[in-house]
Amino acid sequence: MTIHPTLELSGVDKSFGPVHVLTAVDFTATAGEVTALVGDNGAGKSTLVKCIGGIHRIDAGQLFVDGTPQTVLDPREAARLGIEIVHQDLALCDNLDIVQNMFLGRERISRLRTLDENAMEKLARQTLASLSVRTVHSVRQLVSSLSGGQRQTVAIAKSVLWQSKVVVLDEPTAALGVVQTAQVLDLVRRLADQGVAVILVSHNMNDVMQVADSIGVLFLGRMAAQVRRRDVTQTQVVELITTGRTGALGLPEQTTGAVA
Ligand SMILES: Nc1ncnc2c1ncn2[C@@H]1O[C@H](COP(=O)(O)OP(=O)(O)OP(=O)(O)O)[C@@H](O)[C@H]1O
Repeated sequence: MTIHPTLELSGVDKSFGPVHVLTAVDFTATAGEVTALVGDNGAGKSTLVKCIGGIHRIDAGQLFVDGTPQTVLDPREAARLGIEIVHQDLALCDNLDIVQNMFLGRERISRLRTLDENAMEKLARQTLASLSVRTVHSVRQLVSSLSGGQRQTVAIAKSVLWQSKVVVLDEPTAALGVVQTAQVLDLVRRLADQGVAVILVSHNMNDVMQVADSIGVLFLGRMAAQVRRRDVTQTQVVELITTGRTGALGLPEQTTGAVA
């Protein structure tokens, strides 16, 4: 039996008018792993993430989920396929509590046709517990009262609650201090350990080297290489990011796509 990556992009092109932003991009994300997506400012990371999440439509190439080619027309379609993007701004509602945020738009209705608060509260608590989250005291806390790390936790737990297959985390530690960064990285690992294919978009090489299993490096809209983290040093990754040259890794120049 062939085991497919959970998400695979093959030969993806994306232009905005005359501007070629992504060219022939290959990228894979596997269940149970953290796949980092790195690259300098303007390399095309956000554009690639938006293509994965159905915000942009790709011009050419293909996207596969569990080996099946898919056309991701819009974010709703992406969600249906199990793809969840956790954006930097997190899109949480400050005036709602944790349970309300986790179930927003997908509320449970009781047999009496009212909101099934008990069931939602129980599921929210179970989900946080499954991720060993101990930093949140009450699931009835308003999101406005949470720290940056706790907000990130709620956003990640939401993707677990909705059984996402692929979760893209966009700079999850960018606004966090040392302790909260460590907690969120732990959570990222646990998310992968639950069988999710986690894609971590990050500029922080310490985070990437600490938590990633695989690293895809975009350089000027091309995938310079996707490598196993254990096969590379941080210096080599930084060199790939800044030069796009794979020679330093002992790989042929212009290698693209996944390196198993
Ligand atoms: N809607 C758009 N129209 C035209 N050009 C765009 C559009 N969106 C992105 N670009 C261009 O595509 C290139 C890649 O941008 P993108 O935001 O994907 O990079 P990035 O790697 O996420 O950068 P950063 O790390 O700075 O967020 C940039 O040159 C940007 O100006």
